[in-house]
Amino acid sequence: MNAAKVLEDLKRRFPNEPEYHQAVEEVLSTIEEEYNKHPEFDKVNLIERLCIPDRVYQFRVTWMDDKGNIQTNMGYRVQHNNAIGPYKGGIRFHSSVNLGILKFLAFEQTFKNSLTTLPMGGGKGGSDFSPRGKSNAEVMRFCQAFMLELWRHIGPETDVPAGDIGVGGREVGFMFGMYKKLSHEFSGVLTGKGREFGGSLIRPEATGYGNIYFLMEMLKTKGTDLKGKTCLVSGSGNVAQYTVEKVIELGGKVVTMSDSDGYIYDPDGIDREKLDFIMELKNLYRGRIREYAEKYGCKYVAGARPWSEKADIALPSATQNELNGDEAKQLVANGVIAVSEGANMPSTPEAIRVFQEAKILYAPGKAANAGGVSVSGLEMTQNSIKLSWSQEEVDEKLKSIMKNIHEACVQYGTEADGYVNYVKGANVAGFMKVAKAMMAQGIV
Ligand SMILES: NC(=O)C1=CN([C@@H]2O[C@H](COP(=O)(O)OP(=O)(O)OC[C@H]3O[C@@H](n4cnc5c(N)ncnc54)[C@H](OP(=O)(O)O)[C@@H]3O)[C@@H](O)[C@H]2O)C=CC1
Ligand SMILES: O=C(O)CCC(=O)C(=O)O
Repeated sequence: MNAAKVLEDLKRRFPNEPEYHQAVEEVLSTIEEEYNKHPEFDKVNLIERLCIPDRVYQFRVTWMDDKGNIQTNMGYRVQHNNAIGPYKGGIRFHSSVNLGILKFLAFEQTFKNSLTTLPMGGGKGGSDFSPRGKSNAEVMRFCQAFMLELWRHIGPETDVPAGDIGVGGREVGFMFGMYKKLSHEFSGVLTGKGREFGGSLIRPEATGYGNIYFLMEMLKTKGTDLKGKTCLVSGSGNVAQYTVEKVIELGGKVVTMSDSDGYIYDPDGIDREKLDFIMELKNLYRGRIREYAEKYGCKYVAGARPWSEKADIALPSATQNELNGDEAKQLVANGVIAVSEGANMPSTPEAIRVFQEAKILYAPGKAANAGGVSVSGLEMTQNSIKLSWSQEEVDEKLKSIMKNIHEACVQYGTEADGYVNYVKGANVAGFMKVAKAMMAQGIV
């Protein structure tokens, strides 16, 4: 395989999908050497089959708003690869959603799910519908209309969606209700469900907690931990909230959180009580992060991201490409020792280069945020055996999965000078399992 040539060909065939090209380039450039040790892969053009999604569904979603106006959005589901299990991955509702973004997310998901060691393939879906500013009734009608199209393409053994940006427990509940009605069956077709109808304990917490468990493993390699460390967190949604909760529990101090309008900087740290305020603000009232600054009298910076603040650790937990090369340089100059990604692909390629050249600990999202989909996998297991595990049981399994992912990254990513290239480690480990499964299954 010539990675540059494969990428050039994909760019020509699928233009105007920059995030998809970016994600593919990162993976190909790090697996090229390992791939070329296996001439049998190239004989069956494995790489092309791995980069191009198995199929993509694209549909119109029409719904009525509270004023009686008819609204139309686009809906998508990218079924990327099911070599190791049913397609699995979240649904994103955000005005920026387009096919290229969902293709990057589904591609990343395939390697991430492979790393979890659970039997899950990769997929992702969503819509350019934005729940921001919509009433509960509007969100419900939209979710129902979305599922009216999607339901025929998914199933507990086929494709199991979950949440992502703009899709939390409320939206999963509405989509589950509609799927149940249409299919006339009660099954574990979605994860991230409410606990009363098959949801797993710890699923809401899992991505944030898992990121911190991964970070702790990285810090351990340097003989340190979170105690007394100052952290920058971006975002204030599901992943950010539980990241902050775990940092507080393990003795660290979080000084920033953000949303798409700006960030707050609280030098005293966001404590339990302040985090409860944010959870209520964001999950119940669906307010803006600036209201935190108004309540606690701290700094709020509109239209900016938190990376210029001084800290030991950065935990990007909002969205893709939210941390660029200049911001990475600033973080390094300010003494950051570790960056662990809660979001998917939040660091640009330039930022990653800066972190790796500075030889700081840097964990890509597909390894560090794999806790969310891991507990989704555990939710699928509990649904299949019709039992539910305790909080402690799920949390222990999550810890052990994150530890194993860390070990896989170290195994495949340690360089000659001892520096662990977690990007390479995650990509090679994730790739090898999917590749072997594809080889065993023939050309399909
Ligand atoms: N939920 C999960 O289990 C998992 C999520 N992830 C990834 O984590 C990230 C966050 O997801 P999650 O917390 O679930 O989503 P939420 O919708 O709960 O929260 C998203 C947060 O990011 C902010 N945000 C979204 N888009 C932008 C943007 N374009 N610019 C600046 N800020 C933005 C939102 O602000 P605002 O409210 O203003 O839009 C909000 O604070 C995403 O990259 C997602 O793919 C990864 C693994 C699992
Ligand atoms: O829980 C899931 O199935 C998917 C979570 C997700 O979307 C992700 O890992 O990016």
